[in-house]
Amino acid sequence: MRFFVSGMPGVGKTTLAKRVADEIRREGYKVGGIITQEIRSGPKRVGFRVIAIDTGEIGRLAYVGYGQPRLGKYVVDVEGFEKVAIPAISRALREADLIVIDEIGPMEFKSNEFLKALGLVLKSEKHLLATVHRRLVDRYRPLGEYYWLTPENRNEVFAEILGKIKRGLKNENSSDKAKD
Ligand SMILES: Nc1ncnc2c1ncn2[C@@H]1O[C@H](COP(=O)(O)OP(=O)(O)OP(=O)(O)O)[C@@H](O)[C@H]1O
Repeated sequence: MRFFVSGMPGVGKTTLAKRVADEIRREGYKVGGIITQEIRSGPKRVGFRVIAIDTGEIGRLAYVGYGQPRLGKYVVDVEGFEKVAIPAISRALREADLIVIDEIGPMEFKSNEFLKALGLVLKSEKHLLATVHRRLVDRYRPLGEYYWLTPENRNEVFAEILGKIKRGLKNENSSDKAKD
């Protein structure tokens, strides 16, 4: 099962990804991958950090400043991002029942290692929940179930995705047991 969730900035993509990860973990399954959060200084957004879902390790993805590669006012810290994100995705590929990737976006695309890791995830049979930047939607929408998140539908979409993942994992477990 693969789910791709997109929507306007601030609509709740990260919140949905985190809530699904928490609920699936609470059911006793292993969840891995990455969550992206903004870094704030008071009311100002001054960058982004990446967090490994399994270990909680934090890396810097972007900051306001001078340097390359850049996207608008942000400099992408490719090394800081890769140090946390690539091992987190590799571990998830080995160990997790569900891989969460928040997000597939233009900043992450500055990392070739991320693109490679994402390619491996998409080649694998692992269940995936990914949030996708709205400009990259066309590329990922055909690869799974796609949702465009709005303030009106976000709780419903959360419940629907969570329900589908739970059922999928339970069915797998029971068919594994039947094989034993
Ligand atoms: N289902 C929800 N109910 C109430 N508030 C929500 C919900 N989802 C998100 N929010 C609030 O909206 C704000 C933005 O959420 P979030 O960071 O998840 O959005 P995002 O789409 O990931 O943003 P970005 O475009 O920066 O990645 C947060 O303050 C969050 O608490």
